[in-house]
Amino acid sequence: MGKGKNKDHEVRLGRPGRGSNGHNSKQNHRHMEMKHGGSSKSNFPVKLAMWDFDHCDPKRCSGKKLERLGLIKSLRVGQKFQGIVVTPNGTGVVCPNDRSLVEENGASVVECSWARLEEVPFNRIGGRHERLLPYLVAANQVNYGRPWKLNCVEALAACFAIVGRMDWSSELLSHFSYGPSFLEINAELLEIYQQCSDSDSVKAAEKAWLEKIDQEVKERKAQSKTEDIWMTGNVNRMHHTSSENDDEESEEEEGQEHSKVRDSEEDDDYHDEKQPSSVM
Ligand SMILES: C[S@@+](CC[C@H](N)C(=O)[O-])C[C@H]1O[C@@H](n2cnc3c(N)ncnc32)[C@H](O)[C@@H]1O
Repeated sequence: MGKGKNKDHEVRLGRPGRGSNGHNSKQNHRHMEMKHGGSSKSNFPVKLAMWDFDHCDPKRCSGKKLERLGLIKSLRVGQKFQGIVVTPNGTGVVCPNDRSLVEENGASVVECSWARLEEVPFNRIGGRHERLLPYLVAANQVNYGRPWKLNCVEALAACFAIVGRMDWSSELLSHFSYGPSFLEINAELLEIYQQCSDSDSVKAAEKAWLEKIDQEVKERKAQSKTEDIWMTGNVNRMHHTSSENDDEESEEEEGQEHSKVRDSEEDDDYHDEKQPSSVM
């Protein structure tokens, strides 16, 4: 996964006194007060935070929606977070052993565009507990079906699920139409990760899962080749059959015989064209 450590952008984004959304800290403070009715109290049982780089369309942005709901707090560039930081800049992966850290200090994410990670000043955000997420598949409309590229709410929910807080995971996702699908499509895998202990064991489980799905893809390809043969017949065998029949045909049928050969040649072309695409 790409890590953004572009110095030019660090200078531009990391101006002292500016928030990650480009406002100065006073503006940020007022902004937060307005959004949360003057109170900094969150509506979620544990601390949730994000550095918001305003890369995304606010209507589609899950981080912004969490903020509007009063569930997550915005952090400034230069501010660090004490709990788990779910970030593309992580080294280890989230694991069940992170549970107490999450329960005591919460979780945070980096609200930015996947296409603009280079612009994020990762060395001025984050914290001591930066983590990647293991293989999971996105359910949101933007990256539906893509592994690893979760949006902010999915990333936080995945973190809670892996550490065994399914209650917090479901609660967070309940505000999003695709939320239940995220848990459904990843249910088996999340259960596997929940059985692990440390980061290495989650990595090992992830590796085993990837090998398993790789194997399944190979088997499906082999099976579809076999099915093609059942559907279209064995092309080599067809040649053979046609010449066997030729032998049996009477001389009077010679004229027709030529047209049959042409037909069978045309059939071959048809099979040659069809086979590679049906193997896909
Ligand atoms: C790149 S942003 C995209 C946010 C999106 N615009 C939205 O509406 O939520 C998603 C964030 O979720 C976290 N995240 C998602 N998938 C991750 C993964 N596989 N490993 C680590 N962090 C991940 C990171 O904090 C990442 O910056």
